Amino acid sequence: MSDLMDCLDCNLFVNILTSLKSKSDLKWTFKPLNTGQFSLNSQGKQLSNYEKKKILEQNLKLTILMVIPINSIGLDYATNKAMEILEDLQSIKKNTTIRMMGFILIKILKSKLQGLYINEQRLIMMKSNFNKTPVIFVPSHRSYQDFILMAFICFNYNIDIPYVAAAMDFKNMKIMGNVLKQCGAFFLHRGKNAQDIIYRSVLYTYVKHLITYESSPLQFFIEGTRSRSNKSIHPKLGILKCIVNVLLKNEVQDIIFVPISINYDRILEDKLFSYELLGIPKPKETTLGLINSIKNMDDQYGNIYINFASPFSLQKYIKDINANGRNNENNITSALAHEIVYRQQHNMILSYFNILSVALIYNLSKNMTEAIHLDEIINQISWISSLFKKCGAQIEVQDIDITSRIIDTIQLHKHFVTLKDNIIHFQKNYSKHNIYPIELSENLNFKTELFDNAFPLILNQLYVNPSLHFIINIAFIIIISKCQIIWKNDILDLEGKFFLLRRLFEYEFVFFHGCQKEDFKHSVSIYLHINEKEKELLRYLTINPYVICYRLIYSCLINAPQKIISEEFIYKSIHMKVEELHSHPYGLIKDVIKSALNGLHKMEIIKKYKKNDTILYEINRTIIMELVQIFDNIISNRNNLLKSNI
Ligand SMILES: CCCCCCCCCCCCCCCC(=O)SCCNC(=O)CCNC(=O)[C@H](O)C(C)(C)COP(=O)(O)OP(=O)(O)OC[C@H]1O[C@@H](n2cnc3c(N)ncnc32)[C@H](O)[C@@H]1OP(=O)(O)O
Ligand SMILES: O=C(CO)COP(=O)(O)O
Repeated sequence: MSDLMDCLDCNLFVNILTSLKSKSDLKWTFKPLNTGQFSLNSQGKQLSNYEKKKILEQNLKLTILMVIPINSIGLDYATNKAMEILEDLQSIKKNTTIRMMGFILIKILKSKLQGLYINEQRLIMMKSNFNKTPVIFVPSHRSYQDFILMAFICFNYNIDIPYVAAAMDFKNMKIMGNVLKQCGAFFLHRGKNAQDIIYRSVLYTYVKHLITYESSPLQFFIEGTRSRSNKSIHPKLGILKCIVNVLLKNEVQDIIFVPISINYDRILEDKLFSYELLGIPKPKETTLGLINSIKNMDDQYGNIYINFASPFSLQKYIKDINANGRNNENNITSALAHEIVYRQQHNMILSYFNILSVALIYNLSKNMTEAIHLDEIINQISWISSLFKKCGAQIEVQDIDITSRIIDTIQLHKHFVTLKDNIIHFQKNYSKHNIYPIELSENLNFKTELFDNAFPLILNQLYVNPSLHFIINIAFIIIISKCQIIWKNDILDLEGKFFLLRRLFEYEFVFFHGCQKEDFKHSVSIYLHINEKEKELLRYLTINPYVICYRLIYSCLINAPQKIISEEFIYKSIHMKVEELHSHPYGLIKDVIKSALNGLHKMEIIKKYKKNDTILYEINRTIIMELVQIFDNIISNRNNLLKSNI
């Protein structure tokens, strides 16, 4: 699927902080906001805020009239309810608030970041081409910083800061809720509250209004939440459906999508994400909490890489998909969503810290060592980087001294990697008080010692994970190439084995089915050009933790006492097994277990029910037993080395 990936020269990325560091923050904050081409909306009109408000209210009334069946609830009641929802939901941008936030932000970014790299030429070129076609920014979501940085960059390049679909959690924050609303946020319900027909009508009408009557770009996070694992999450389709509908109903001629990939040397929330992955709940969002976290920020967060992918036209996308005969609205939305995520994955610029994390895993798995000489690591980073590039990855700015970059990035992560006398140490043992607030330990479902050992590995895995999207298909070929796999009485050929693994891991790595045949061919061609050492590394990255954890999950399912078991029971039995076998701590993570179960459910190997508030699964033991045998075969096939404890 190389035509979906952009050819990029990482040296064309510009650190926008370099020029900002020599300029006055006040001047930057109060610069004229001349957003030029964005002043007209897609109707070619410039309307006052009052006129726009009236149009929006009028359109909402018309929508309600269409969706509320006569003789059901009263029309007046429905219209009033819709107006209330709109009042709650909509953004009311204010330039003074945007400037005030901009001033605070530039101070923080300049003091905490070394570099904010973007492909400036692409952005400038894109800006000059936006004209009157509505633009949708779709960034990956790995941190709260994502939306802050997007607003910052737009402000810096005189692009109207986007309207952003935000979760209700933010609206309920004192003061900050309003501040965000004035900086472009509009608030969404998720879950049960999002199902109401009146609410959905309001959301559709508002999204349509933003696309047709506002000149600012619209932005939403298709993953619907920050990815705690730093890998892509399966896309959420609600907002995208609204956008696709606007075009299908001919409300506009075209809509331009811009997938955006954001990667961090250090994620602001990395420790919190590791707690959450291990079962400690996310603290409630409050304004005080926000102020405290800004106060408690560490000194440095290194570099951030933001890659704007090539914009593409929705009109053309739908035309192409129709030509392939997949022309129903749901199919279009789902294919589009997966393609956007695919573009985000494959346009992610890897940092040298991602490569270092991979090297650390390699040393822990292969040599079972936590201490490595700096020269040795630099040597490994060099061949690992070449391997990743061969697999299509782009690695940060190239003409730099890699040794000093690695030393700098280690400084950012000294809570789990340190450098002393030229030896890099992976901190496998951590004292408890460094890891999590003591009062949270009561939320743990397993012994704290297990948590303490798991924590640094989970944290390191966060930085390995973005690189996996580049190599996972090739790694699948490596681990299955020499195994015989019999599935449902058929001996599978290489392609069949590859597709089977893709389906089982579909929720773990978010594959784009539209390109599975191309992915297979492309991966085989790369496989033929990599050497044994490289294959060995890719095997380590896949078997441990993923194949081993999935195998453990499957074996817990077949050993369950009944055919129908609750989700909670599954979590508990897997935790106990991880504890007993000292296996990889990824098995402790609910998200991993859920992904494995979702894969089985989609393949109709297990059934899922909801009884009261309990989720139940009905297990097909015979088929899962086959999977356990397949995975045993994969693990033991030239992979004996991998049965380590990590
Ligand atoms: C210099 C300047 C400095 C300034 C500096 C500050 C800048 C300050 C900016 C602040 C900015 C904050 C930004 C925060 C960032 C986040 O908060 S990200 C989180 C919130 N955003 C999102 O979630 C966006 C993407 N999510 C979606 O699209 C979701 O579908 C929705 C609409 C939220 C609903 O989610 P849900 O309730 O979890 O349900 P979901 O499983 O998605 O839907 C169930 C089914 O209903 C369908 N559905 C759901 N809703 C709809 C709908 N409305 N219509 C039709 N179908 C629907 C779905 O498609 C799905 O169908 P299937 O796929 O099963 O066929
Ligand atoms: O996506 C969000 C914030 O940006 C909503 O919060 P969570 O990531 O905690 O779900």
